[in-house]
Parts: sequence; C-alpha cells; structure tokens
Amino acid sequence: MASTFSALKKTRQSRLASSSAPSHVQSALTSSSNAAPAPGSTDVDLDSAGRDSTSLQSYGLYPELPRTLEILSTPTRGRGIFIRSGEDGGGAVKPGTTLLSIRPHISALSTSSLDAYCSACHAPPDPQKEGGSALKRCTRCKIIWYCSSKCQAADWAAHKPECTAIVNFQSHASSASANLDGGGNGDAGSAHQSHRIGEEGQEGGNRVPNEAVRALARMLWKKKREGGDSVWWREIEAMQSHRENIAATQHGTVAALAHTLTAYLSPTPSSHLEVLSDLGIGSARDLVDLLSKFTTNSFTLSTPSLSPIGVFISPITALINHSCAPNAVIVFPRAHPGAENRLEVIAIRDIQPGEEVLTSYIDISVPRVHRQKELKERYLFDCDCSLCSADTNGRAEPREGIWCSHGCGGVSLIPDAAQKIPSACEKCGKITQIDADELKHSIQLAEESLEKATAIEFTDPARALLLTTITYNLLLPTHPASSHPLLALTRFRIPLLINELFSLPQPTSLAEQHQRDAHVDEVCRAAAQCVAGVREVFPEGHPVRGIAIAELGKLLCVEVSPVESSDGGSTSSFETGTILSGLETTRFPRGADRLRLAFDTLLRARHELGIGFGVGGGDVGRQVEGMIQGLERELSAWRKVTSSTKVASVTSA
Ligand SMILES: C[S@@+](CC[C@H](N)C(=O)[O-])C[C@H]1O[C@@H](n2cnc3c(N)ncnc32)[C@H](O)[C@@H]1O
Repeated sequence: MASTFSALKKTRQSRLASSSAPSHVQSALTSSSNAAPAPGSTDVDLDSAGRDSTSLQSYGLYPELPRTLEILSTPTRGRGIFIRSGEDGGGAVKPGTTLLSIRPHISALSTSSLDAYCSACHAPPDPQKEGGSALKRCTRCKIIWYCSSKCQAADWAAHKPECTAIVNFQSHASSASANLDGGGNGDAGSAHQSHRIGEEGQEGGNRVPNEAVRALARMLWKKKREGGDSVWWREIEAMQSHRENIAATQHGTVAALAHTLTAYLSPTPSSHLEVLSDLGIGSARDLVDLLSKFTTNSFTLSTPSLSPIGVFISPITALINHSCAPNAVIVFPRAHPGAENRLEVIAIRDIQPGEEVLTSYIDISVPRVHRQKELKERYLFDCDCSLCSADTNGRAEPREGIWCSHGCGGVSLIPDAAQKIPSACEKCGKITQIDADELKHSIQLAEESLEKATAIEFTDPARALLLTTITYNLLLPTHPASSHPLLALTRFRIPLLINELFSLPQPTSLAEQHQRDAHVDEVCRAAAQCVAGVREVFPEGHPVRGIAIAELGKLLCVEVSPVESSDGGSTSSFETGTILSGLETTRFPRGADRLRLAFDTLLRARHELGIGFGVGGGDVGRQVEGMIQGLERELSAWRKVTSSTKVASVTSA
C-alpha cells in the first residue's frame, strides 16, 4: 500500500527533523506501482490501425490545439501530434509554417540568466529605453529581475510565494544542501530538455535553487491557485511519466531534485510534510511522479538566437515525439520587453496530412551512439528514426568522418570499436592511412577538453578558449567541419572569440589595426567553418543553420581595413558558395568584395531564418533584414565611388 505523507507524519515526525525526502524518494523509485494511468496516457487502447481513437480533447484538455493538428496514439511512441487528415484537415504543410503558437504553462530562468533577462517576458533590457537599460530587481528577494513594473505586476501572482520561498531558502539553505554547482543550461540547438536538474546555483553570492526547482515550485503554487481540477493542471497530470522505469543512473539526480525542492517549498524540515500535502503531493510516489514528468517533458527556454536561458513546461508541446531527423522545431522567435513570450512549433519541411509532427529532443549534430545513449537514459526509448536506422549507402556519415589521406577531398568513416582501420573513402575508394588508436585518443581528448571548457566558460573564458584551441587545432587537419567533436568545439569557441575581439582596445596605430583585422578574420574563419559543418548535419531551414549563417554574415560586416597589410598576402578570388561550404575558409576579401560576400551570406541567412523561425525569421530575421538594407546602400555608394574614380581617371588620361 502506498504510504501517504499524512500517515508518515504521525509515526515518524520526530525522525524528520533533518530532511528525509531522499529516502522516501528512493523507495518510491524502486517500488512498483499499480496506480491507474492518467487519462490519455500511453496506456490508452489502440484501434486496429494502431491509433487511439479516443481524443484527449474530449476530456476538455488542450483547447488551444489548432484544428489543423490532432492527437493520436501509436503503438511504439505513445501519443503524438499529427497533421489532421481528411476533410477537417488543412492539407499539406509547407516549410516555415507555424503549426502551434502558445505561451508555456510555466517557465524559469537559469541562475546565470536571472539578472540578464526579465523573469516575466524573458526579453533582455531595452537599450533604447530612457533612463538606462538595466533591469529592476525585486526589492525583497533581490533575485528576480524585471524589465518594467508592468512585467513585475504581471508576474506577481507567481512570484509572491516564490519571493518568500527564496528568502526562506537563503536563510536555511546551508543545512539543506551542500551542492552549489551552477544550474546552467545545455545545448542551444534543440529546444528540448537539456537543462541540468537537482542542483543549485549562486546569484551574487546568494544561494538560489536552480531553474528546475524554481519551475517545479511555480507549477505547484499555480496548481494551488487554479485548483487540481483546472484544465491547466489536468494537462500537466496527463503528461507522460516514466516513474516505474527511471534508470538507476538517474536515481541520485531525482533524489537530489526532490531534496532541494522540498527544502525550497517549506521553510523548516518539520513543516515539509504539511507543506507538500497542502500542495497536493500526498506521497513520495506523487513526488517522484511529478519529477519524472518534469524530466521527460520539460524544454530548454531559449532566446530568439537560440541561447539557452532557462526551462519551460508546455503540455501540448510535450505531446510531440522525437526524431533525429525532425520535420519541425520549437523556437521562441521574438522576445520584446513587456510582450508575451510565445513558443512556436514550426515545420521545417513539407508535412503531409496524416503525418506525425516530430521534433528533436537532443543535439542532432552528435553521432548516433551518443544520441541513442542520451535518449535511452533520459527518455527511455531506443530511437528508430530515419537517421538512426538509415543505411548511409556507402556515404560516410558526416558526424563520423575523417578526410581521406590520399588527398582526393573525400571522406572515410572513422573505425568503430571493433574495426582497426577506417572504411574506404567514399570518393576514391582507397583506405585512409591513420592510426586508429591515436585517432580514438585525440577524439576522447577533444571531448574531455570541451567538457572542461564548458564548465569554466563563464568563470574563466580565456582558459576555456585556450583549452579548446589546442584540441581544435589537433583535429582540424584530419576532420571535416561536420565531424564530432570538431563541430561542437567550433560552435563553442565562436562566442569566446567574439568576446575576445570586442574586448580589444581601439587600435591607435596601423600595426594594431592589422592585428585587429587578423583577429576579425580568425573569427570569420571559425564562423565559416561552423556554417560548413552545420549545413552537413542540420536539414535546410533548421534554426541552427539560419543562426550560424547570420552570425557569419554579421561578422563579415565588422569593419576591417579596406586593403590587407602587405605581409597578409594578396586577396584570393572567392565565391560565396565555396566559403559557405567550407572549401575556402582561409582568406576573406576586403573592401567592396567583402561587403558583397556579407550581403550574399545575409541573403542566405534570411532564407533559412524564414523557415526555422517562420515568416520574417523572428527577431534575428528582422535584424538581418535591416543589415541587408544597410549593405545595399553601402554597396551602391561603393559603386558610385568606383564609377566616379573611373570617370576621373579617364578624364585625366
Ligand atoms: C515528451 S514525451 C512525448 C509524448 C509521449 N509520447 C506521450 O504519450 O505523452 C517523451 C516520451 O515519448 C516517448 N517517445 C518520444 N519519441 C519517441 C520515439 N521516437 N520512439 C519511441 N518513443 C518515443 C518516450 O517514451 C519519451 O520518453
């Protein structure tokens, strides 16, 4: 029989003076359950076609689901969202179509983002605003920041209990947990669930529970406000839970999350049970169930340029199943101070009526074995998507290739654990001469350096850059731009290189100017290398591609001397196509040619952004559009100067 917190309270209260959540949680994690499935959970009956004919909407859930979409259940993936077929449907969907636009149920900023973004609208401070660009923080808890009093007022119902909890947590935290790791987010390429759980971060020296804990608490407080019978809460209840099957490797994490959440929700250990019970958590099993739902169904909150800044829950969106070759993406295209921050699910390729909408939960730029491991551990399934089961047809998988050692420009597949030598080159058919053990070692070294650098990215960016520079240069001669972990290293290094560039002092001599120019070119090379890799592993229109190409375009607009220094060699001829595909990433033109290259690059970015972020390309698309118009004016000014120079030289001749 399931133990309830009220029963436990009577018999064990004296022993609960110190926090006892983990032991309850551990037993709930290991015991089996005969709890009834939530309405419409994956245990629903299937019809002969393998689909659920019972619509969850008949329970009154998901009123915001557009008519063009429907929820169906499949035998292998559970419930999913499909493009409605038949007369009621809206027909095939084109790339760039917004399938769903909705406000998340709950969101919370990661600890490192708290003072950089408004906690209500998630926009950064408005630099145009009179009286400075700073956010204003809550004067009581001094942790949560807003862009305006309008946003503060809009968030007050959610922040009121949070404010008290933060203040209490800070005074009791030292006995609650010793874990003070930062609560930062993971990958920016997928909107799905890459945040870390069960950890705490520090904000200005204060102890603050991380975003997962704060989001869970906001969920429970809102449940209390709206009621357990509200559609809002029933949608959360209907989310899939893997409570029965949580991997043993995840038990510690779930227990730590439960521990911190309990300490955060209740001011003293002796009030834990009462507070949880008041919030509708009647047993340890309820708590584990909630945490499992959160782990399986939460998403990374991101900016319009895909920087991860927190976590959010959206039960409709969480009905979408995974594919490593997705046909849709989840993005936040716009973030404006004071405006509603809406997530959009956008089609990135044609989707036919009756076809399932699929997004990726993880970074799809990594090799199959890494993807499978992450999906298995966190989401408990073996991915059989088209990419995971694809026969590469003799073509080297771009994530796992090395350059052919015979100089033909082709790629060979790196040897797997059983093999000792790489497979034949896809182009010339010859075997690449490389020491398999050495290759394996250098890949491992690069993965480790990336992990270490990620941990110190914000505290010691110079060292993070140094760590990755060594391994980046080690892989560069033998690995194509799309290979793992070279692409990850390239993507990681770009913001660090940009920061370094913008922290350089204004040049005061020609020599300093040339040094700065060389630095600009180095960042452009990294951005071009990134574009080349990203284009191989992300499908056309994927937002990661649009952002990478826009980044390169913007960097090419950074002012450099119109002519290269005499020791820089001559400017080679170039074509945008070759630069974008990474074949020519060593030299960039100057003057008008550089502007033309920037212009062409931004045109391509506009096209990709218009798919991945929907019509207009979101905030980044708008910015790119402005730059395109500016470049058009500059290029026409160059043309005028050139033609008047020609006229002048003809006249003087
Ligand atoms: C966010 S939920 C998606 C909705 C879920 N199918 C449901 O019924 O609520 C994630 C869970 O769905 C299942 N799932 C998602 N994509 C899958 C896939 N490609 N193959 C098998 N199971 C999948 C897994 O159980 C996973 O943990």
